[in-house]
Amino acid sequence: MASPCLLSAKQLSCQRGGRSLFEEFSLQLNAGDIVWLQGSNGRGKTTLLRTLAGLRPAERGGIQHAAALRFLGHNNGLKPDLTVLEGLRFQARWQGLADDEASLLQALKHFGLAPMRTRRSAQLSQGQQRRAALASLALPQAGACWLLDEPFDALDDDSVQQLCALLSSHAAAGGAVLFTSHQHLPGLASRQLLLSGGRP
Ligand SMILES: Nc1ncnc2c1ncn2[C@@H]1O[C@H](COP(=O)(O)OP(=O)(O)OP(=O)(O)O)[C@@H](O)[C@H]1O
Repeated sequence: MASPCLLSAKQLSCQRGGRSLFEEFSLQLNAGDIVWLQGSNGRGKTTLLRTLAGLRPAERGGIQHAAALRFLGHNNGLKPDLTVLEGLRFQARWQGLADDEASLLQALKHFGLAPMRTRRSAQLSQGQQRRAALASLALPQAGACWLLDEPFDALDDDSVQQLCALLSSHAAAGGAVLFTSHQHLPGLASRQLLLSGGRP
């Protein structure tokens, strides 16, 4: 039986700064997909993810989704004055995810953050902040479609492995992932997608 389609984009076109970034771009994300969106700097990967997430309008084309969407951008979106635990609870409530203490602690443990749970986000290193932003992905959310912009940025080797394991288990449980990365991550993606053209 075919995997259900979680997100479908048809014939999207986008211009920025008077330049066409993509024309009539189509994409389908099915349950179980982990798709690596590739392209040179400035090609339009972030713009495409933000468009798919509904954070900017598509100039032409249509997007349909049958699942909850999660977007994680370059900017970690952490609240500097909240502790790691408070920030995760805020995210969980914002996204309608489990926000009980046990679930939050489990999610922090996935990224080795439990010992830092009372530390304010502003006091974390870049990589620790990235892990704190990613921790909400470790809260159960079956069948969601994750749109992740450079999620591996600033992560150490262990955290890269932890994130790869999380993305794989999310896809195996019926979710889908579209991510960008300038890092090669052997064996992670089930499919690659190139935003083509020369370097802008
Ligand atoms: N606010 C803006 N106004 C006008 N042009 C913009 C704006 N933000 C980005 N751009 C342009 O849109 C193009 C696409 O940017 P985008 O961030 O989507 O690329 P990207 O593929 O994600 O790049 P990178 O790999 O460097 O992260 C770039 O050429 C950029 O200069």
